[in-house]
Amino acid sequence: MATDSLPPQKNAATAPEDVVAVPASRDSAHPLVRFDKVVKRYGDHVVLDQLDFSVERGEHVTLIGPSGSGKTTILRLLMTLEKVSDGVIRINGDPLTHMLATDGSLKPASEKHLREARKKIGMVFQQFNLFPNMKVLQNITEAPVNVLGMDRDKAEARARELLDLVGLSAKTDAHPSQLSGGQQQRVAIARALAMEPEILLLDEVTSALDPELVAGVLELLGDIARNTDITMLCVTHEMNFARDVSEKVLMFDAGRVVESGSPEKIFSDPEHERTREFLNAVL
Ligand SMILES: Nc1ncnc2c1ncn2[C@@H]1O[C@H](COP(=O)(O)OP(=O)(O)OP(=O)(O)O)[C@@H](O)[C@H]1O
Repeated sequence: MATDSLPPQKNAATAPEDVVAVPASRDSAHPLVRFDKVVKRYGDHVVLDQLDFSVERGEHVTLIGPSGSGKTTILRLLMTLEKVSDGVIRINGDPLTHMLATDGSLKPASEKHLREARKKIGMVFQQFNLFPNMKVLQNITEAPVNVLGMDRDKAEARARELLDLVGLSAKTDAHPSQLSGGQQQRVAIARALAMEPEILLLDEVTSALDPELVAGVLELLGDIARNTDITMLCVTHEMNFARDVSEKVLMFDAGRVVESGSPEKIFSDPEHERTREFLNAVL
């Protein structure tokens, strides 16, 4: 696999010139992601309940927990597809959904602020969400050209590298409907990487795939985790993937983290009764 085209590289000194370096905004004084007493309500239903957690730069974190415990909501808040009801999410110390007012207080973010924030974050969804009317290459170049303002030739060259990386060089001119589910998910991964995000959000990315296609997609994501500095937050029911790829597992229940630790600790010696019940049900 051509991992030399992965963004951003663990060892930037040996990265090819066309690989975009680690963004200048990175600031090691803050965790990359911080949820600070985040509340999310839908009507009276409290989905996230004063949620606190943080993710360090370069960490690969798996979110586990029963259905309805709020895992996807966390990713959607990070993607700014939803707004917090209370509390603050910070990226590199900067409020994601709020802006600092001149008097030091926080006010809701403008659309421009949200657009800038979104550029740092890529997401891969369960259902691929490719643009059906666009060929594979255009699916990947669309956002870099139109959101980042990247030169089209450069975006296409980069898209071809990424298609090589995900093993789909032969499908550049295909439409999504001509691809298998696994191939579509590889294109979606390439599309997310094309934005050179600092954070990659993965929401049950293998759940919609036929069983025989799951291993290939997980192997690709494992390569990306091992060979890049991208921070990953991953919601998955694939516990082997969580074990292989993540350094930290967060166990959620009722909108809170009930337990966190290394995969070895959580899977072999969970402390919390809810974690034990959940793992007994899924393992
Ligand atoms: N747009 C919405 N309107 C109302 N309730 C919602 C909405 N989106 C999510 N919810 C509720 O929020 C709760 C958390 O949903 P979420 O999808 O985050 O859970 P999850 O842990 O990802 O579950 P699963 O593992 O089944 O995907 C659920 O009870 C869900 O019904």
